[in-house]
Amino acid sequence: MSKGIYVATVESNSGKSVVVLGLMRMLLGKTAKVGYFRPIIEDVEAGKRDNHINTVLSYFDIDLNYKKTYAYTRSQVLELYNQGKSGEVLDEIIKKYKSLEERFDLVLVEGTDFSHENSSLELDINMLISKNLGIPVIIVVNGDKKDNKEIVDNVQLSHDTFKEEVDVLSIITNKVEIDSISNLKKALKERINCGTNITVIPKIESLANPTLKEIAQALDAKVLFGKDMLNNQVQNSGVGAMQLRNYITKLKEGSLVITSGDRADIILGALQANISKNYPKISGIVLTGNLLPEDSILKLIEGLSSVVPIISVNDGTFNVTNAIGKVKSRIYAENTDKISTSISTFEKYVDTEELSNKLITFKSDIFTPRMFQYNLLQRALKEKKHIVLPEGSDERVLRAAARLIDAHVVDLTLIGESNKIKEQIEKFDIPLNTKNISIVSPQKSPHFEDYVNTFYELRKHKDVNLDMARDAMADVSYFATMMIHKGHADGMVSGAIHTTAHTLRPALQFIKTKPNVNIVSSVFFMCLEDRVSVFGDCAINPNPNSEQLAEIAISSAESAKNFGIEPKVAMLSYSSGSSGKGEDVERVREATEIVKAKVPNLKIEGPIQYDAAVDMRIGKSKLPDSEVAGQASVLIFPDLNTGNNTYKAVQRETGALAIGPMLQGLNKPVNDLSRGCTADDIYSTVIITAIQAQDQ
Ligand SMILES: CC(C)(COP(=O)(O)OP(=O)(O)OC[C@H]1O[C@@H](n2cnc3c(N)ncnc32)[C@H](O)[C@@H]1OP(=O)(O)O)[C@@H](O)C(=O)NCCC(=O)NCCS
Ligand SMILES: CC(=O)OP(=O)(O)O
Repeated sequence: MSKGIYVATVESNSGKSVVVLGLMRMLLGKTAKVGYFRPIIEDVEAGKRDNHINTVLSYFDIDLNYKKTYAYTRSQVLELYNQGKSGEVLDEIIKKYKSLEERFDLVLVEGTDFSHENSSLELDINMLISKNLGIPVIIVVNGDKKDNKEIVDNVQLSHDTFKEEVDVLSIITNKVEIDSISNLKKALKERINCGTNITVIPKIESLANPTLKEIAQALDAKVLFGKDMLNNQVQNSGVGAMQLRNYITKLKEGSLVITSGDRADIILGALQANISKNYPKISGIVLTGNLLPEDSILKLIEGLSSVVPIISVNDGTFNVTNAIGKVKSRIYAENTDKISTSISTFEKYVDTEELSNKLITFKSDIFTPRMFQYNLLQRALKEKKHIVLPEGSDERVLRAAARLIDAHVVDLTLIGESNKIKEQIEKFDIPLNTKNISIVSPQKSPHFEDYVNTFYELRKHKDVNLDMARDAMADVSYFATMMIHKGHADGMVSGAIHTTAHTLRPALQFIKTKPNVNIVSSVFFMCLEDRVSVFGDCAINPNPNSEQLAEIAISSAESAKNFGIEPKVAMLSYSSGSSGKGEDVERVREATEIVKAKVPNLKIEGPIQYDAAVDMRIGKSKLPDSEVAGQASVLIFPDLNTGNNTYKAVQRETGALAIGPMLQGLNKPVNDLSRGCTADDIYSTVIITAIQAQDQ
């Protein structure tokens, strides 16, 4: 079941609030703990609150602090986007949403209002957010003032656009003229064959009408009478310029009378008509031109037992009439009539049973790199681990260290000379306070002699003598690895300067493999644009035989699972099925059979080519019966030449973040980096290492 649901629209005034209010009622009927979140709100004046949030929180009495219900205002987002910080926007939105997800059984998320220009950016942002929250979307399409063809086109376009990126639970076409509903339903059925449930809600006049309060606010009016009746709905308006005897015949139910402030005849006549059983009830009176009735008239009105709201504005009648025509109807917390009409409308037209069933059975396959990184950080934060970084004076290592310390995610020891490290921090202006980290120089460490002796004891059967052990422990990789062995740190990350062989050899020599593991291998978590793929082995075993390849596949599938990725393993080769022949293909085929025999439940396909593994269309054409082809999440390369260069090609050509190589099979976590790594790669690899250390 999904923990959240996203209500999105593609244009302004779609009547999204009706859907939000109706959905909120529906969800509260299923579970008591429903949260509400708006990733981006409109800009609000200081001291004021977003109207949508206010309405939902107060009407449904949701126990939620206002500040927790949104992440950014519209201008904050635009500013951050202009500074190239769109990733940070997304991270903060995910963080805020996830904290609600933890507190509530379900979270209703309301997208932006599309009340400004640049709607294509807004559409992209809404899709990006819903995708990264991993929740299904309900799209609200505005049917107001559109003919059926236009509505069907809009539904089709909205569906196709969203479906590319996210799971669309339902499309609700709102504000449709009641007379055209049955034809519209027919046209939708004929044109749109998407399997997505499409609902049509008619235009409800009482929801479309603005209240006196909205009109008074839009005109910056002064309320003279009837302050407590400002929720009156304005169903139509007319200018009282003619003689009273003619004007009152024009009044209709809910009319707003617009007249000059000195037309006492119209004002009093309209008030009388309102209480006469022979005339309709009016909604209010607007006095224009900054003219107020004389005191005697005001006194007369004050003494009446029943009035309607009377508001006064500065502008002339013509401008005011135009401005009133443009006022949009909104739903306020105090306007409980509109709220209950919204809810009853939703319940009448939407099949809530079907919708909640869809929500209950919903399962998303989407796992974006941002979600992956968010989950990693949250896991690492659960228990702080101590990580050692042997390349302490490298600029990238120091930048990553600054971020890690700032996030309070790990404790760090940097290996190196204290002066040199401080010099580098100053030179590159890195926001890292050395008081918050440990700095250890191997030969000055009080543990140095103990480490030398321990290494000697561990490796003397390999002809290592004490001098050799002393030389080894002077090396940062050996020293840091010994810290792990001794339990003086929980994990190590290195390789930004040193080669893989240099980084790993100490671990292979004395951290050793776990019981039942024959070879240490590695995976990269490749953060592609819309998914995270696991690539193995791209770092350690140059020419694995079929047994070793099978072990790499099994370990990589376990690593994927441990980090929240459902393993669907592709054993890569230049052949898909029996399309190609050769010794190397046979080795991959054999490895696949070994895995199938050892882990029968694992989804695995091999031999298979990369295109058939990741592209659904090609996968279906090359291996139509495969449950992995087209959707592989774990890609096992046949040898290191292929694996190492493929990960580098993907990383360099797509800009993907490559986290790793993360080693699998060692007794304690030691992880490598590429010498071409960035500070971001180091940051994420340290977090992965901390999680591995927690799992020890
Ligand atoms: C991993 C690698 C460094 C180990 O090779 P090596 O240094 O020649 O290793 P050795 O043969 O000296 O073995 C050292 C120890 O490691 C162990 N070892 C080597 N490879 C291992 C593996 N994949 N898994 C488990 N243990 C391994 C050996 O059994 C040996 O143990 P011992 O000394 O207690 O008997 C080597 O395979 C290598 O260079 N791989 C390619 C790395 C690379 O360049 N990658 C590309 C960039 S990421
Ligand atoms: C992992 C890897 O390929 O490392 P490097 O680029 O340092 O050789």
